Amino acid sequence: MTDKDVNVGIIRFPGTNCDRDIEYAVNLAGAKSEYINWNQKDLSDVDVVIIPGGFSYGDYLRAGAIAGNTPIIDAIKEFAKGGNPVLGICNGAQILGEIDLVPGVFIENENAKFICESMKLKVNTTRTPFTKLYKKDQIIELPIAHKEGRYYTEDVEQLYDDDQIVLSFAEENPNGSLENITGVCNKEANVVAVMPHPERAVEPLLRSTDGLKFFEGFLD
Ligand SMILES: NC(=O)CC[C@H](N)C(=O)O
Repeated sequence: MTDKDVNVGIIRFPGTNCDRDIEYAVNLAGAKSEYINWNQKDLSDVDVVIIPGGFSYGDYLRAGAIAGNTPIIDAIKEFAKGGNPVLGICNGAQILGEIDLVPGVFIENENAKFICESMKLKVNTTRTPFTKLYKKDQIIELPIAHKEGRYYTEDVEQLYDDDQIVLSFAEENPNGSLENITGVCNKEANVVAVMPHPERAVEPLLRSTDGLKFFEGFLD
């Protein structure tokens, strides 16, 4: 599948470190991409926004807290409000929780340690632009790498009622996330926040290609 007309805006903050991996995955899937820095305010050239993982502002205060107060954030909120696809991965997911574009937050892992492992995950919903090419309840394998990845929300029932759970741990729950949840979306399903890293599983050399469909889905 190729669609060189789709342009993905990859957001960068000081401390972002998965930006080039996202660029590689997006280009492999067949889309164009450009980097957009934290101090820019214009997303008019892009069709999709991806907020990569990393340690924006050194994870000081809380992971994602400082990034959530930068000039690009208002533009991302407007972009999301327009129904456009937004994906936050790991630190990007933490930022989307901070700015309330998805319900809930990602807090420190139960064991207070940085966990870096390959995990079996269930794709709970396929109604998002990033998961539409998977089968509902499909088991996939993606790496996780975080210290603040424990998902928590006050109203988990609502997530079930509105089909807002995107990914959950299928076997072991490594960080104490509520109900094994490790990916959620907004009600409209255009904004998706996932802790695992699909961009690190896009070709056989990386052990798994299970993540590639995240970047092909929005081209469909
Ligand atoms: N891989 C990442 O994006 C790192 C996530 C994050 N800053 C944490 O340790 O919780």
